[in-house]
Amino acid sequence: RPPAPPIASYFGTKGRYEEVNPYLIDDILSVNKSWSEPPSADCRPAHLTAVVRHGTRFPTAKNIRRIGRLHDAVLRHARSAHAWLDEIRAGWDMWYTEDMDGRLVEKGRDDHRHLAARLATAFPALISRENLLGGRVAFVTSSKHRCVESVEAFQQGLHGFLGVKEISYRQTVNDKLMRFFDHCKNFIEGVEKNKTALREVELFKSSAEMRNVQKRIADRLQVPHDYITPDLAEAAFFLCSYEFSIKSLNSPWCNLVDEADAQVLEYKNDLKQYWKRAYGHDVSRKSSCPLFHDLFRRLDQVVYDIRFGVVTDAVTIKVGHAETLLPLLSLLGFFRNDKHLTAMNFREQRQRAFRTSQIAPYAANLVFVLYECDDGVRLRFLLNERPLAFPDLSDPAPLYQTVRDHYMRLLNGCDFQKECELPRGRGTTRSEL
Ligand SMILES: O=P(O)(O)O[C@H]1[C@H](OP(=O)(O)O)[C@@H](OP(=O)(O)O)[C@H](O)[C@@H](O)[C@H]1OP(=O)(O)O
Repeated sequence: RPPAPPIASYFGTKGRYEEVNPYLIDDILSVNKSWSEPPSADCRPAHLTAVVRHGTRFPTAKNIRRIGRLHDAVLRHARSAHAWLDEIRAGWDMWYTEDMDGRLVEKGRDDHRHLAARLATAFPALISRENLLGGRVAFVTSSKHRCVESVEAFQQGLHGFLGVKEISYRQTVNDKLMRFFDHCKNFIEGVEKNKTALREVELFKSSAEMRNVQKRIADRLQVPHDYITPDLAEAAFFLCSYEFSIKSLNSPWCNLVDEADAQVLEYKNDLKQYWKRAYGHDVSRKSSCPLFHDLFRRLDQVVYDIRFGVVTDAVTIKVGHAETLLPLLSLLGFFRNDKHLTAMNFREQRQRAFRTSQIAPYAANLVFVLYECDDGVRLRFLLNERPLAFPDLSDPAPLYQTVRDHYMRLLNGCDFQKECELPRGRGTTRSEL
């Protein structure tokens, strides 16, 4: 196995899941059992809901075009005599075509097959043959092919691991739930189509840090500095990430970006995610209200069922996008910084909590597990298979009622119509931290 590029831990939402849990590099099916143990000996798992990002995918058409432009520029103008540049010139073909546009790749199918097997190992009482055959495992997905195909792969993983043949699942495509951002008019108008909403990203593109990255890449290639625009610098970084995540290659393109450059480019991506999908604008988080309410409705129902001794819904797997997970995580208050991420505070934000390389790689997953315990029903949360305490709640598996109390304002509000239907009167507001 070739070594990972030294910058692999900075790829943000284009990162490999194994970078977040490096023990998987040696054994992709390994599970840390202590992370999935019940809160105490008297607790029994009753329900699991997972919200999962699709697996590794091809670049989007926009980024394939940029990669093509970078490749052309290098072939035409690069003068330096590095061996890796000869490798690019002589041995690298532009193999990405626009029709690949964000589609799931084979590694992405494996991401979900393996995740399914690991979750079944971690929660054997819930993700079991019996529950599968009894129709107590359900799936919900975004309509995008990369998500639908991830669900298929997840099911294959379950079938292989549990020794089950074809099953007809309760399975629905639900974009109102998994692509809520497409249905939130205030988000579309106020953030997606609003050029000023991502102003910090634009400002950072012309910052001294980004100019230095461009200059260093140009110097490595020996091309005039103005040939390497911010988009082309980012294309080099993404190309290294895609060659690695799709083909497991430490590609010659990775020589264009060193660790210091990667930290700047990682920050640029975090700025995008922060201002588009997280704390930058209130509406980005609030657009996930339908998913938030759906999650708690289901958990409420299970708690009710536990009281009457019949839990019919053991497992729900919901598959969506980074754009699905990040707003929900932010609505729940995870990874909130004291200060906004801005174009000016790259240095100050070096230790930031909001780091998408750790939070939202391909196949990132939020897992909520309900336990029936002697003192009541408890809820545990895991991000990317690691337990994570709810913000401001120190107990790693608090009573479900405590979690409900904590989110009471959202449970009583978080009204999609109010947050998302035009006109809002105030336009999009930066969130107040
Ligand atoms: O930078 P690209 O074109 O890859 O952006 C994608 C999104 O990828 P991300 O920014 O999260 O790395 C993609 O999210 P995904 O979870 O489905 O991979 C999103 O669906 C897609 O619309 C692209 O967004 P953009 O509007 O073109 O920036």
